[in-house]
Amino acid sequence: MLQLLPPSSRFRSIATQLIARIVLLALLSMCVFVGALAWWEYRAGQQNFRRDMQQHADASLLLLSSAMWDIDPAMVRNQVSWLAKLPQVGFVRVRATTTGELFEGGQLAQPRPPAIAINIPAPRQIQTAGEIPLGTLEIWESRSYYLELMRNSILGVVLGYVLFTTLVCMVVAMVMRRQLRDPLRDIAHFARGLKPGGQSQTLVLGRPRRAYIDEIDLVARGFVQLQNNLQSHIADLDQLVAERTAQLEQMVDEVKRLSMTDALTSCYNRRALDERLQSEVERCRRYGRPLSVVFMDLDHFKRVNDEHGHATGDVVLREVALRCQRELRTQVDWLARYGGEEFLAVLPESQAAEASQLASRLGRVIRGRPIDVDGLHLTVTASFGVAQLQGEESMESMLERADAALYEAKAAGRDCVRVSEIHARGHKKSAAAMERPSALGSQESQP
Ligand SMILES: Nc1nc2c(ncn2[C@@H]2O[C@H](COP(=O)(O)OP(=O)(O)OP(=O)(O)O)[C@@H](O)[C@H]2O)c(=O)[nH]1
Repeated sequence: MLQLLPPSSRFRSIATQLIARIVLLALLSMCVFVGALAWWEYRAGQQNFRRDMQQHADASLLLLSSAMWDIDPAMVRNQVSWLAKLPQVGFVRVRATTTGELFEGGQLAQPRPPAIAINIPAPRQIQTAGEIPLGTLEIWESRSYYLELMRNSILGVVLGYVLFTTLVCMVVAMVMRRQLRDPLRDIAHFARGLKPGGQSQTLVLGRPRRAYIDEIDLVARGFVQLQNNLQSHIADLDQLVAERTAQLEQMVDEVKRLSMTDALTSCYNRRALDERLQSEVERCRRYGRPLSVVFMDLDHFKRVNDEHGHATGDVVLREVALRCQRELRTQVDWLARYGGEEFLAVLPESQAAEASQLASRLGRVIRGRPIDVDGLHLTVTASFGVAQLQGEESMESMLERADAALYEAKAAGRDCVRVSEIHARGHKKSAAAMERPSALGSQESQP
């Protein structure tokens, strides 16, 4: 994994680092080169000096030989002085063998052996074998002269080096800036902008057109590829999130539906009833609209279970709920299973009379057609208690009255409808009988 330095780290461009290394390398190589050059120059200077001095000495020997043979010290001194004035010569000494007299010219900084020491023979026409020389000629080189020569040569080399290094560094800096620094900055800027929702930016490298590609182009291509991958990945993610969200919403709806629905009959369950009815009551009270409820309870349902089994009873409950739901106004009325074989129909915008008519209709659809359960044809009936919400009456009070009306319907022989009525004072209830089919031997509705 890429180890990132802390943001507080000092920035140092690659060009600067490269130039620093070039300068260091140039200095090192210059030191080595200058050292070698100095040594070579010194050696060459020495050789040149010996060769030149040998020539000068050879040329001077004739004169010195004559002057010393003629015992002409002035001429010897002249010759010594001439030799000492040569720029390469530091010091010249002529020693007469017989007299021991010294003729010197120039300046000798420190005592050291002469670079050249030659015997001065007698003039050629007088020379005899085995004759001792008239004197010696000693010449010392001028070290300052050679040092200056060396210094000038080294200075030239150093200046050339510095100039060359400076040029190289300038070229490197220019190339690095145009080819590396600026494009890398563009790429870094582009990479910083690669965020969700902001990947539409285009990577433009501010560098001249070329007929070839280099590392920067490869990196740029990599980032563009990364951008494309990010875009498609984010698009996939968006799609996935949308799908998952839709699935989740479906599941939430399903869970909500299941939590509010009775598993057997698909009617609202008791919990949903409590929540929904309370808000229906508040809404109707707020807008002064009527609201009625119908309690429905199957008659002698225990017998169905006892005689045909619980599973058959379940089928009967399901069928009864289905028939009732078909009779209700879609999106307005709704049915809840209150418990066991007891249901509650909630009828917004309905007066007690309309609710009573609906209850009668429900009674008819329940009893009117036998319920087919595995070849069995079961005829069932139900009793109904109707109540309409009154003024400031609470939901519980209304339900109590509907339940009491149902109780009255049961007491009246079942398979009939009773409506709870409120007197002007209090919630004292009485029930009005609405319907009782003769087919089952029950009474007709009574006031
Ligand atoms: N199959 C089935 N039976 C149920 C269910 N819930 C309640 N019951 C039965 O419904 C019957 C209700 O009996 P009772 O309360 O005595 O009422 P009933 O027999 O209908 O008599 P009345 O209401 O007085 O006419 C009981 O036998 C319960 O077991 C259910 O979900 N499925």
